[in-house]
Amino acid sequence: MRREDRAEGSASLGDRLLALFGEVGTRARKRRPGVWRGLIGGLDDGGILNLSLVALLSAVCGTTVLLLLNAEAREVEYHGYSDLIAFGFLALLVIYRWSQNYLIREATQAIELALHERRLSTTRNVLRLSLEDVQALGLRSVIDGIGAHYGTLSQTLVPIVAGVEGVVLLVFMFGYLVILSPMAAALTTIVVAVTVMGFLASRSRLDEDLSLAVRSEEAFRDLAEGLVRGKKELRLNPDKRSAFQNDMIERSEELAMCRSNAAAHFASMLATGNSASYLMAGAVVFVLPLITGVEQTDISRIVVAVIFLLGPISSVVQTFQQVTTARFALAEIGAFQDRVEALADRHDSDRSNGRVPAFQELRLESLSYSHAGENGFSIRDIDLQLQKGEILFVTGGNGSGKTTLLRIITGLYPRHEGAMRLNGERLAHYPPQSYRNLFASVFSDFHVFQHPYGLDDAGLERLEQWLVEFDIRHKLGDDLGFIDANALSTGQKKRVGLALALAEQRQILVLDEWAADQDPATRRRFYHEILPRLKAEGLTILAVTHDDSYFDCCDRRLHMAEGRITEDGEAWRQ
Ligand SMILES: Nc1ncnc2c1ncn2[C@@H]1O[C@H](COP(=O)(O)OP(=O)(O)OP(=O)(O)O)[C@@H](O)[C@H]1O
Repeated sequence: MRREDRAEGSASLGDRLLALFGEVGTRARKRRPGVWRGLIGGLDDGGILNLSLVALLSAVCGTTVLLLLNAEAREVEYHGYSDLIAFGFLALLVIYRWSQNYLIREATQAIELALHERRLSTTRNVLRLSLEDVQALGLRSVIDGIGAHYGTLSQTLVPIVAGVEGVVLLVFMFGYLVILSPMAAALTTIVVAVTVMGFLASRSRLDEDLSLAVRSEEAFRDLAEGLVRGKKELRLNPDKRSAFQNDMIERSEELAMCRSNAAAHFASMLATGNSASYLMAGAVVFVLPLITGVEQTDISRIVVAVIFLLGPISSVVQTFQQVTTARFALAEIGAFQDRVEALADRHDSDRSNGRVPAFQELRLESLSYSHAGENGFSIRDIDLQLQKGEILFVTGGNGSGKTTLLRIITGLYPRHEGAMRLNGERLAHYPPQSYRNLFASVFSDFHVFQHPYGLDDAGLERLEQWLVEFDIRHKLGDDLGFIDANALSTGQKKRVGLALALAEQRQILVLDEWAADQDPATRRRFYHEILPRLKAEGLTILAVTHDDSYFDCCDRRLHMAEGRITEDGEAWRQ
């Protein structure tokens, strides 16, 4: 069997196993089978049947080990030591250990593979989303939706599979107890039934506690992030530091309270489970002789059988806790998956990845866009043209809408009204990837990835040349395959950002206040040498700038105020 086929088989087995303890999202529910169809489907493709057989083997061996113990005790009492039973005991123990190990390993591997597929599909969908959608989702929900919740779920897998195996073992051992003494089995059933009913009744409270703990943890993580990002401000200002510390203390107390409530619930379930186990043994020793005429030697064997039930019962009790945690994490994963899938569906028709049109002209006609929110900022009635090979500056005060305009022009935000035409052809509401392929950018909140993704060897050579040109090559390691941007100053990072953008060799370069953090000499060189050189090479440049002493370095300048291009704002270079 090919590796991919095996992986696919394991992933679908994992999906079916996951379906046994929780659905993953409403969209997933439409496609994936429910618990019973999941089981039957699993039997069809042999995966669950295989695991069930091994679980049965494990339970049979575990129960027979108990049977042999009682048999050897009886032999010693009446006929003397039996080598055969001792050998059988050891052999079964070895098979029991192997089958338990196999079951847990195979089941957790299959589930991990299924989770990997799910995480991959969600990550692909997040990569398809527009900038607007990712901003609406928020950083925290993306990190949790493809990271933290999966980690929580993974931690529960081994105890859950062990618990399921414990249930099968319990059934077999219980069968043995019925044969030994139906009355002892009845007493045990009553104790177990009451305990399980108690567990089920307290599960909704436990779900609530867990949910509160997760929300409180999220709030605390936000503060922890502020602790690092705002370190300078906190270090300089003791009042700010102490108010922040108080807030952290309050949140931490809240978190501790939520967690200890959940832990108290778990502890009470665990203690009840353990006490119930002893109660079962007590019922056999103290109550059984009162209601039946059972012999002393039988009592001993029954007690041994009941004591053997304690191990699997304890692992089943712990499984209750793990299943609650797993169901919660699965629900969060499913909700995020649904949200992202619904958003990604809107971009489904875009299959234009590789194509790049030859840029001649871009026109914006009566274009408007509003940010989300009740008093969301709007840019309106934007009419502009951008011609191949020109340098266009966009100027204006803080918050006048320059960056928003650049994001619409580059296709990162969809326009809300008006039209955009590329080389005379009207663009879709969400411009396709082929259109976005025209642009390379350095926005003011740009990100330098650790690896120069998307650059081939020729691209890396161009990157090297531009880094030398911007006098920043010496700050990076010999291997440009790894870039540590944390070791760079703000201005240096921007030089690396521009070198990366230019190495992409796109037709339009978009810069958002690139020169703002550069020293005067570099700024002069940028406006007087670099920009004219790029223009001469055929690049079109669209740049937001506040550098009024270099306003003459463009072909055309647009001035923005309160989301509009002002009437006297369009200045042509003489
Ligand atoms: N993601 C967003 N959600 C809601 N409002 C936003 C968002 N991004 C920007 N805004 C709002 O839009 C307005 C214009 O922002 P924009 O970043 O376009 O201004 P700008 O002209 O580039 O300003 P600056 O010169 O300060 O960079 C601001 O009032 C800002 O609060």
